[in-house]
Amino acid sequence: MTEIPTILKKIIDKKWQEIEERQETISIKQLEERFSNVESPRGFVRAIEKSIAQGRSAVIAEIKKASPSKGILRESFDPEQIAISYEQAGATCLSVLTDKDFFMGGNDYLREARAVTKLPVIRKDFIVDPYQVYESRALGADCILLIVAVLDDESLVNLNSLAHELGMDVLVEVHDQQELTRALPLNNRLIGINNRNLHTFDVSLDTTHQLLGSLPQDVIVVTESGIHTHQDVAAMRAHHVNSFLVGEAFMKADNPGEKLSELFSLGEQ
Ligand SMILES: O=P(O)(O)OC[C@@H](O)[C@@H](O)c1c[nH]c2ccccc12
Repeated sequence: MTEIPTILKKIIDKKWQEIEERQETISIKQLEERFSNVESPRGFVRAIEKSIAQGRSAVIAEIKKASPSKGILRESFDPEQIAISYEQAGATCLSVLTDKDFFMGGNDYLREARAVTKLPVIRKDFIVDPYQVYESRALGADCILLIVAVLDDESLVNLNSLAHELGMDVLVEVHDQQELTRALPLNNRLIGINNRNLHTFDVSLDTTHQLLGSLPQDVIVVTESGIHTHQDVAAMRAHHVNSFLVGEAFMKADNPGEKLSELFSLGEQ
C-alpha cells in the first residue's frame, strides 16, 4: 500500500472506520445467519464465459451515482430502473457501487438492482477485511472486487479464498505490471485491468494494451474504466479483449441502457 496521502489512502482509512462500526452492529455470525435468506450466487464468471463463447462482448454495466474524481454523475438515480434498462440492452453482469462516503453508493442499491434482474452482480467497494466478504455474501453479491493496490499479499490470498469458500467469484483488479505479478499466482479466471490510476485518477486505455502481453491465455481480461466510444470498444476487441466494465459513459447518458446498446449493439437476449 502507498505511503502517499492520496484520495485512495483517505478512502481506505475511512473504510477501516466503517468496518469497525458495522462490526459493532452486526457480527460475522449474524451475517452468516443471513446467508440462507439470500439466493445462492449467480455465477458471474460463468455468465461472462457464456457471452464470450457466443462471440459477444461481455459488458459489466455499472450503477454509480458519483465518483471522487467526477462528482455527481447522475442526478436522477434509480438503481432498479437502471438495472432493468441494462438487462434489456444485453448487459452480461451488473456492477454496483456500495461505498457511501466517496461514491454515494449503498448496500441497498445492490439488493434492489439484483432483485429486479437475473444478472449476476459484483459488489464494487474497497474490500480490505474478511468482515466485508461475509457482508457481501449476506447482501447477495455474486462477485467481489479485490484491488491489488490496497492489499498486501497475505490479505489478497486470504480474502480471495474466503470469497470462493462462500461461493462468490472474484474480480482481481490491477493497474501495472507489478500488481499483475502479484495477482497471477491466485490463478483466478478473471483479471481486471483498471485503466484509471487510483492514485492520480489519470485514465489511459494503453494500460490494458500494455499489460495484455503478460497475461496467460486462459485468463479472461476485463478492461475497466474510461470506455466511452465505439473506437475504444473496437480497439479492445481487436486485441481479443471482450469483457468491459463501464460506468461513467452510461451514467451520464439520459438513458443508460440505450447508451449501452449504442456502444455495444448487443440487443435483448
Ligand atoms: O466509470 P468508468 O470510467 O467507466 O469506470 C468504471 C469502473 O471501472 C470504475 O468505477 C472502477 C474501477 N475500479 C474501481 C475501484 C473502486 C471504485 C470504482 C472503480
